[in-house]
Amino acid sequence: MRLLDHINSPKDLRALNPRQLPLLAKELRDFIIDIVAVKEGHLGASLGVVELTIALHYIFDTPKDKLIWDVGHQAYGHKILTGRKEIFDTNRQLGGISGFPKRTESAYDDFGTGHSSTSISAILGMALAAKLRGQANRNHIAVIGDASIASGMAFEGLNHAGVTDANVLIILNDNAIGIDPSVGALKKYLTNVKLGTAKDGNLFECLNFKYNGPVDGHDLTALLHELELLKDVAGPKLLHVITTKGKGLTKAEENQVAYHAPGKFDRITGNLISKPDVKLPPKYQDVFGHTLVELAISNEKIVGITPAMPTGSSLKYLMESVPDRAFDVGIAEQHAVTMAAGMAAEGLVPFCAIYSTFLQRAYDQVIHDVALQNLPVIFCLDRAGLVGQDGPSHHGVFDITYLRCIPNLIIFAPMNEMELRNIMHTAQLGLPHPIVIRYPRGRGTTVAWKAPFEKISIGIGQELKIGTKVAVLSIGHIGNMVVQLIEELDRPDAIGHYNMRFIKPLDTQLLRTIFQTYEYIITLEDGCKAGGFGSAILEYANQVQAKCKIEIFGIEDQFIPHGTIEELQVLANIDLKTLKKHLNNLFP
Ligand SMILES: Cc1ncc(C[n+]2csc(CCOP(=O)(O)OP(=O)(O)O)c2C)c(N)n1
Ligand SMILES: CC(=O)[C@@H](O)[C@H](O)COP(=O)(O)O
Ligand SMILES: [Mg+2]
Repeated sequence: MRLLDHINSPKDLRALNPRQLPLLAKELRDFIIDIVAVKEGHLGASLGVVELTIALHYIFDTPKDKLIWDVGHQAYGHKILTGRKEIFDTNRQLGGISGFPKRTESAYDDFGTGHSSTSISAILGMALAAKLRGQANRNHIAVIGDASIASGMAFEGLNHAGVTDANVLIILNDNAIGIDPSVGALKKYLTNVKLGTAKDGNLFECLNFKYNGPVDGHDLTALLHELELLKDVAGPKLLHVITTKGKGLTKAEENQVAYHAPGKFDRITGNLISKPDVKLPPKYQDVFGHTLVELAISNEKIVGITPAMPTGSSLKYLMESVPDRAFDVGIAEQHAVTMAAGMAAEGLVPFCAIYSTFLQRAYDQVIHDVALQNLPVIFCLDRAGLVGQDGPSHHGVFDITYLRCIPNLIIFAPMNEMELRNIMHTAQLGLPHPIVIRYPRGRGTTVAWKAPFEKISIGIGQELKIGTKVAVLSIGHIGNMVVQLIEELDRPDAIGHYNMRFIKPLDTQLLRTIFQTYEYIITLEDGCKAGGFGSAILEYANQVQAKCKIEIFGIEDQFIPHGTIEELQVLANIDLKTLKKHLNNLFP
């Protein structure tokens, strides 16, 4: 029997002899590899903190002591050691455990994460709360990566913590990589600290933290020693731990970007399991990435910006082809947006590629720095809509609502790859306003997508099919579901279909014609209903006193969990079957 089989909670772990911990680390690593190899998920980050996870739960009295995992994608070992070993194979699946720490899932998950760089503020909040309650004997630990600590929000937390006497321990897990290699001056500084070539004092000590390290994060004896020392030190402390992302699986150590979240792989060799060799349509992110290179070659004013997601957004293609006009700014969405605004003010044509969910962090910058000054930044919002297994922290379902209310913004959602290419082409020719182009995670519809560019008329929708009774108004890629379902309907002749393309400005002329032609209108979007695309249609219908009945299909006022995109569409009632049934019922 494995040691791991005896561990149902950190109490069992603390009963082990320290000499047994390296064997436990090996077993835990093998367990993570075995399950992620078939069930998929975030691999590299969790493999890198196996020893750190064991050491933290061994030394500290969790869950009485508080422990927060920044981002949370590295918390698989933590989940397994805190009572979720038997259900770890349900990780990220519908109805299963979350891929991130979640307060409702376990008493050991002290704070829900998913978006980065929140851990220092949250742990400081807990430590200050403990102080106010007079609870002096509790420890508060945040584990944060080298890419996440470079974010503005983490620095805000450090800046505050340094002038408190709050009992916080920040563990800087430095593996010199985020999803892609870490960037920036802080990365250079941390490298110098590791090499012993940093000059004049220690940055964290200057911020009033007691600094320990760097320590080898795979050396359990060293980790236990450092944590034991720091456990009884009052006030703000930072332990600098050096780890290797993907530790223990050679392929994952060698190719850390691909093994961040590798999909299925062979658990022994680490080889990725390749998909059957069928020609698939491209991913939207790749259409964006390759098209940007094409456009940038002929338009020297084009620049590309990503906050730490060059691979995920495919801005990496511009970084490879035109490196001096491509900027990875690190996990710094606010900075990315305002820097794009500065570039636009200077006459450049900035394409700012951000996941929909992460743009939430730069909301004021979109309003104050871009829209208020009407600067023609081109936002490419990837992962708009439901994203699948990453779940509620990552679904891009709010952007239509939070952007639609901002004056000056144009908002466009392509139904396919060609529309994405063409709107990028149109935007770089010069628009009088900033534009947001939102597209989903996953693939488009057409294998041969590299058609010559065509200009798109701003604010003009598209009639795809005329019907007699019901008009379905869709926005973006989800419109392809309508095309498919019309073919399967009992009365296809009754249904008209309109790809509205623009959420803002709306094609009001087309809408007036639709309101006059149809008695029933259904709107479909992969975002929240409140204030979304359907809401915009309804507002306009009220304005012109349209007589037709309007029904909105979108996401209700709830957080959608994790699961496959198809499963989640069913949960949200925006799937093909539900719509088909609804439309068929209109003509019994
Ligand atoms: C606000 C925000 N922006 C971007 C991301 C996407 N993201 C997830 S993990 C990650 C890299 C984190 O790197 P690091 O903090 O060094 O942790 P490691 O993966 O090395 O453990 C990024 C950019 C995110 N989760 N949150
Ligand atoms: C943890 C995190 O935030 C990222 O790793 C995220 O899971 C990336 O999502 P994609 O797989 O859609 O790029
Ligand atoms: Mg890192």
